[in-house]
Amino acid sequence: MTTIVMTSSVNKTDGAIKKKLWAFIEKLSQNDEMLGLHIEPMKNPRDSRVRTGRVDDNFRAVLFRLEGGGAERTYVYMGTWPHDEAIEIACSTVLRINPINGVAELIAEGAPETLTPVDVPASPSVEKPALVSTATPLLESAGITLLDLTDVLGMDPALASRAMAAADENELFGVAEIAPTWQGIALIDLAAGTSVNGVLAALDAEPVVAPERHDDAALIEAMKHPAAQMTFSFVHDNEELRRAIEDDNFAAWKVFLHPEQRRYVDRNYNGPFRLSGGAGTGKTVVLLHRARRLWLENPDARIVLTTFTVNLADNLRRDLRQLDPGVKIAAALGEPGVYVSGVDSLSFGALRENPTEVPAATQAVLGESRTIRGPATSSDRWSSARAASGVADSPNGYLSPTFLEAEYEAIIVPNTITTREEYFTVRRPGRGVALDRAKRDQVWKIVAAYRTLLKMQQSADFSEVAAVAAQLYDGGTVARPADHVLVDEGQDLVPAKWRLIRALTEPSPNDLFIAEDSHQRIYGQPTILSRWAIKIVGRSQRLTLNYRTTAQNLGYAVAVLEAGHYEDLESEDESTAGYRSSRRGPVPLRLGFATLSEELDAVASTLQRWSADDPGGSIAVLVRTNGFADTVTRGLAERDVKAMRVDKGEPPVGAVAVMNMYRAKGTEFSRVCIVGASAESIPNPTTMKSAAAHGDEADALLRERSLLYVAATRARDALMITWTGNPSTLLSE
Ligand SMILES: Nc1ncnc2c1ncn2[C@@H]1O[C@H](COP(=O)(O)OP(=O)(O)OP(=O)(O)O)[C@@H](O)[C@H]1O
Repeated sequence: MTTIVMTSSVNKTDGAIKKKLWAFIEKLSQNDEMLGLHIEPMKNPRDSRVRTGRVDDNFRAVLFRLEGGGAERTYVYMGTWPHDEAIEIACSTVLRINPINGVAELIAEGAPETLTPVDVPASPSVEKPALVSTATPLLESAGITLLDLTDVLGMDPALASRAMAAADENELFGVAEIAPTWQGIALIDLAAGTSVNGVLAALDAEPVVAPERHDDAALIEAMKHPAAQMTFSFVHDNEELRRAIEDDNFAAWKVFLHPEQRRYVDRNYNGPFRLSGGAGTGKTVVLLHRARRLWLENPDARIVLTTFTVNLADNLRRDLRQLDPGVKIAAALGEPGVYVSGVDSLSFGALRENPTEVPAATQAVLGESRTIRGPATSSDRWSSARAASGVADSPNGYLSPTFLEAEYEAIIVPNTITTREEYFTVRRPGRGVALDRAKRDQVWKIVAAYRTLLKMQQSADFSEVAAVAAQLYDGGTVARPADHVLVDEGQDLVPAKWRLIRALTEPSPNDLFIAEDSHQRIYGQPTILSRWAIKIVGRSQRLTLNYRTTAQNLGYAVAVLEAGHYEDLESEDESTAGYRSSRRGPVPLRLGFATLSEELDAVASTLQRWSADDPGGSIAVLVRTNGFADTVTRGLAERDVKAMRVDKGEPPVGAVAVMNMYRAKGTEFSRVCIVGASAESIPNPTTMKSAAAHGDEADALLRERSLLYVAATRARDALMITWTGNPSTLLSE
């Protein structure tokens, strides 16, 4: 048997070649001396370890053969190319240990000017940086020297010289794009203002082998360095190998993690851990890998992977299967394996599984025994409760349905307030409007009527169900169903759901791992985890390198947040400092029109062009409200655009998905058009009016900013924003 190492330089091959390639690699993994493989050395190669192998008459695989590191031989598979190209690549590429930092790397050797990309394809649109410039180049003006790049970080000297000559961020990005992976990432970090020491720390730059070693065993070790794992991945079994070769969805996120991402996948924590990070920084990717890692370490472990909605949970399940079909997806909560579920399904599941315990739990949480057959979803339930309570009708202020619902979710349910007296004395941190005893008395009358109403309907709202489920486990009669709980989109969970999350598992190492981005909180009120017995105490970190959104789109999206003041789940200021992107693209298009008809004409023609330019790409139109989504879907259909309104379920393949910005949470598309971003629509006037009536205006405005931020960060490549009349004041210039 031989060990195969995949590299991020592996190129895509078409269907027919893929089959032959798999046959080739499979044979190679069994015995590299098998007939027909034709593993051959090159004449005058830069690296004597290089070999080519025969995939078919026309195509050759480029490989590096390593002895040592155990009894087995190791092959590093670089990619497959037409014969002559493969020979050229094989002869010019070196697999080496970086002499400064001990990271294994693939370098295409040549004169400095001809340094070519090995594992990051150069973009044809990137202009070469000017080698001579009159202004002080970017890195120099940040106090960084050539020696910092070469002798401290270990960058290739030719690349470092070009980086030092880059006049601005744009030129430096151009250099980063042609650099081997870790060097490119280091340049992006430096461009974003990270210090040289900061870059070393981010790359986990401690050598794992002495950099001066050249032997094969050392190379094998150096490929396991965290920074090298952005380029090299050891394949563990045949099934993994087959997926890597044959799977069209084989994507970098499944294999080549950033050292910071890998750290959060692999490290053990003594209690709850919080991973924050901007949109597209790979929080979900870390969760998926971490769930897999925990399962591989202990297949009997009961792992819960949960998120805000059923749609998002479906995506997590799909992606976990793609990451590793071998991971056992548990069929029920409490079974070994990874149980993937939306939080609300977890709550209802807990009640369904333990029917005899529910009366006592509802008694403890709601002050009355209640049968719960389903969720209370009627949108006028708080108005009905007020009407039934006899409290004077007032649609605004602290008696408005919006205020009452928020008060109930934020204070009454999670604190298990069951009597008027308890409500008179409970602390209400973070609630905008102060309530004296008389006002609390009125609110409580409506709450009592609300509880009676839902009891009659044999239903409960989602907060109530979460609190009852938490009580089942906390009450001591039902065993906690999980060993590890991983949470995505944590910023949007209301307090009762945090109580449930906490209750699912006993406090223990690796009990809770929470991914969140407070800049993307588009529902509910801000909350603080420690209030719900989730003690992070120093166990929180941030991801800042964006893998989804181009630098241009990211800059635009982040500017929308700038005028807002955000706090994270530990009540600390949340900033966008250090946010940067590994990708570049066109500047977002912003277009205003005199009429909606003109706006839709322009949007339709852009969508048609996008579809023609990139038939395989996904496109979304994102709008502020459901009503407007219907209008736009009709308008686009009238203009011959195949557009589909998406609410529940998967976005369509081959049609433009039209969705409201809330539904866009957690999704991504090749191209996105935000339509109807006018001053009249964003911030949404109805939302703002109702918020203003009960002192929630500032937070409502933050959520409106966050909605735009979520929408603008869904685009991988192109982003367009249109409006009729005046643009939204929240949009950046
Ligand atoms: N190491 C990586 N290499 C390549 N692509 C990556 C890597 N990490 C993440 N990605 C890609 O970046 C995109 C964003 O990742 P992910 O959805 O995990 O980010 P997120 O932080 O959860 O985003 P959001 O908060 O917007 O939901 C995805 O397309 C993912 O495949």
